[in-house]
Amino acid sequence: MKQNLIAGAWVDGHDAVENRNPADISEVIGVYARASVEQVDQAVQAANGALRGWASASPQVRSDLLEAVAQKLLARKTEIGTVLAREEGKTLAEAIGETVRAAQVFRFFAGEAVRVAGDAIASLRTDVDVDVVREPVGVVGLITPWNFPIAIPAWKIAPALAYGNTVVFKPADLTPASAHLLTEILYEAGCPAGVFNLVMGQGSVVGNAMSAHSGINAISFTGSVPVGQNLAIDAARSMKKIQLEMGGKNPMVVMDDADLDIAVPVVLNGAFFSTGQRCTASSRIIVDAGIHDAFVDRLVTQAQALTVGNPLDPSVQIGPVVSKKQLVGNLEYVDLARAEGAEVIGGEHVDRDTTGYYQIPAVFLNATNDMRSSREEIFGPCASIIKVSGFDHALSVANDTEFGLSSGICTSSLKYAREFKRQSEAGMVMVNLPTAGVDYHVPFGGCKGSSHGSREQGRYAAEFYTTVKTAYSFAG
Ligand SMILES: NC(=O)C1=CN([C@@H]2O[C@H](COP(=O)(O)OP(=O)(O)OC[C@H]3O[C@@H](n4cnc5c(N)ncnc54)[C@H](OP(=O)(O)O)[C@@H]3O)[C@@H](O)[C@H]2O)C=CC1
Ligand SMILES: O=C(O)CCC(=O)C(=O)O
Repeated sequence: MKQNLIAGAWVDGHDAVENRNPADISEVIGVYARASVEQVDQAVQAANGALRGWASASPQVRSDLLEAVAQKLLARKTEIGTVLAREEGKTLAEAIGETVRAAQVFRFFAGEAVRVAGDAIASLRTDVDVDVVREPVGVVGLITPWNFPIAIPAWKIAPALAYGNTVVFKPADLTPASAHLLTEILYEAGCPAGVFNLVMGQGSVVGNAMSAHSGINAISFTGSVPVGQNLAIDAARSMKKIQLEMGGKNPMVVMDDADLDIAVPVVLNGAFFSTGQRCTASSRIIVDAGIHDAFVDRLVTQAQALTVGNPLDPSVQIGPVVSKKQLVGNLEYVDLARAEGAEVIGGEHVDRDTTGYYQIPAVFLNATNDMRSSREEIFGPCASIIKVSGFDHALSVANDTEFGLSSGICTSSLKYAREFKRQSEAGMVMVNLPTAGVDYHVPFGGCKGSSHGSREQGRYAAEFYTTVKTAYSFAG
């Protein structure tokens, strides 16, 4: 059984879970310990005990650790990517790419660790100096989802450690293997005892205990809106710093003047790659009337040609849905879209050589933006096609959502592109590019109901993982 890491020691849990391959549900990838509430408390105490030493360690020590993790991830990218593909279901190419991305994140923050800067600001009083410095927030709790089981942990763990915080990390119960491999690498790279603690298990037990714990100073979470909202309420009660990355119902506008050779692949990628299980997925395709029929013809043909199957097969483009629960939810949305009046192409559950949670990509034609299937996040390979007339109509439909994570436009007009970048109510805006698949060194996050708190990734991550101290000294 794979164990948790608490205070530098590998320990069993109070329970364990079988990690199964969604492409072949008879295959058990491994058995993973689930931590108890008491073990969460032990992890928090260990993180508190290690905080002073890590916060005051040389930035070079922190940088070296993160660089060593990056190197080990790169050296093992195929092995780790294969495990990731087996536990989550994304294709091997995507899974290896995600592992490389995790390594790049660690390398980026290895650099940032030695670049922590402050300000020396002139005081209003002569003979007084004012220094503004950034310090660690303290013990940070990291709660992550199953859809990017190594990249999302990486982009929370790396900045947390770079800026001198200590960590209690809870990965998704569905995908503990990638998180465990990352923990093994941190351990082998010499991360000091207590600086990084892994507590695997269910959100209702482990996540909840972290949320309620007074020894945790900040929580960074990626996942669903209801869980994020509850974490924010708990954080307000216990005065924790909080960062939430949640859902999306991301629009991709296709204007009359779009190049279909660009627009169709952009939509296929954004809507269906990673089986649509990305918070940045394009789930509302808003198409200008003049190009609508030509676009739909090509999109449907190419969506139907996507190869759905075992993610370890190099010819496969779309792997299975992550779990039975997620598949059942997706199929309910397919039925709902049909009942709401959309013409549904694809969307059915299919069998392959193995028994897995395979679903054919679904296109909901003649959808309207007021349908529930166009308003609620599905988190599967499903895209609604909404016909509009002109740019202003497209923009208003794109913004008519409670979410605001990412958005996109396909157009050959500089005017439309510029106006969309300015007026789109989203944290990330793409022109002639998929709404999903972002760079690792620039800010990531949204507005409206998608995100809460400061941005993740790139140098902007310092906002969450540090706190500011203003120091005055009389030099007279
Ligand atoms: N924005 C994004 O990137 C993601 C969005 N989602 C959305 O959420 C939907 C449901 O997915 P799901 O995985 O269930 O998302 P959740 O929000 O339930 O899970 C995200 C993480 O939060 C944990 N968690 C669950 N309950 C609590 C709690 N009470 N306190 C603290 N932590 C908790 C989960 O643990 P556990 O391991 O037990 O689930 C997991 O580690 C998806 O269909 C999708 O719409 C999902 C994943 C990523
Ligand atoms: O689109 C991406 O590159 C990242 C998506 C993501 O972080 C998510 O789905 O949770």
